[in-house]
Amino acid sequence: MIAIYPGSFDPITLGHLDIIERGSRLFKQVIVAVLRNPNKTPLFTVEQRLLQIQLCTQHLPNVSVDSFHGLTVEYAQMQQAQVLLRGLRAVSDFEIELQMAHTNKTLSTQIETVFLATSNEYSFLSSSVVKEIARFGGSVDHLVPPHIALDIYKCYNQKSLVSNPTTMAVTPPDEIISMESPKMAVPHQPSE
Ligand SMILES: Nc1ncnc2c1ncn2[C@@H]1O[C@H](COP(=O)(O)OP(=O)(O)OP(=O)(O)O)[C@@H](O)[C@H]1O
Ligand SMILES: CC(C)(COP(=O)(O)O)[C@@H](O)C(=O)NCCC(=O)NCCS
Ligand SMILES: [Mg+2]
Repeated sequence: MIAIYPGSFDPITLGHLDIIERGSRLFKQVIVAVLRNPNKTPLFTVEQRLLQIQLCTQHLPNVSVDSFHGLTVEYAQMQQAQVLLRGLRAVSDFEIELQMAHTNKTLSTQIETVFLATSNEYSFLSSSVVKEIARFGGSVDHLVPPHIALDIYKCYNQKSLVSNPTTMAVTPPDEIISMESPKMAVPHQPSE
């Protein structure tokens, strides 16, 4: 079976990666699909996010990365996928996800939504939380893969906090588009 894992992934976190890895063991193919959403102002462009996700998932041969616009079920049909893969962290997710699953069912009875429960250690983790921590100068090294952390720090004009400074960022610094004023970034104070 082919599964689509749709979302914003702005940016991808270890929580997303956990769902992708577990999904890749359940399905023949998993397509991580980034929505092109003109109504949102993301931190990273769709192209940057595609590259970021590609680098994080290159160890998974049955995972591919793509972008789409319009209805998710139409994209799924185009890819001949039968499943929409989604993650559940909390009751708050459940309400929205159930509504989405029901809506999608009215659009296509052929496509099933499959939920994977978050792994315990990632139950608090979201892209928004990562951005909030980084915006105020905190470390996100434990929340995202190293090259994503570098991209995020560059966006917020912070010095790299990654323990291995030779790690390459996905996107060259001058191509990173920061949606925040660099003046707003608080320099990170490394703890003793
Ligand atoms: N830590 C996590 N554990 C399990 N599933 C997750 C986790 N983070 C996100 N997901 C799931 O991944 C899918 C895509 O989510 P999305 O791109 O909105 O990420 P997010 O972390 O919720 O970002 P945002 O804070 O911008 O909403 C959703 O099904 C969401 O529930
Ligand atoms: C992209 C997403 C899966 C939500 O992603 P998100 O969890 O990153 O907010 C959802 O907004 C979506 O499917 N959008 C495409 C439009 C669509 O198909 N709407 C009907 C289902 S609610
Ligand atoms: Mg979300």
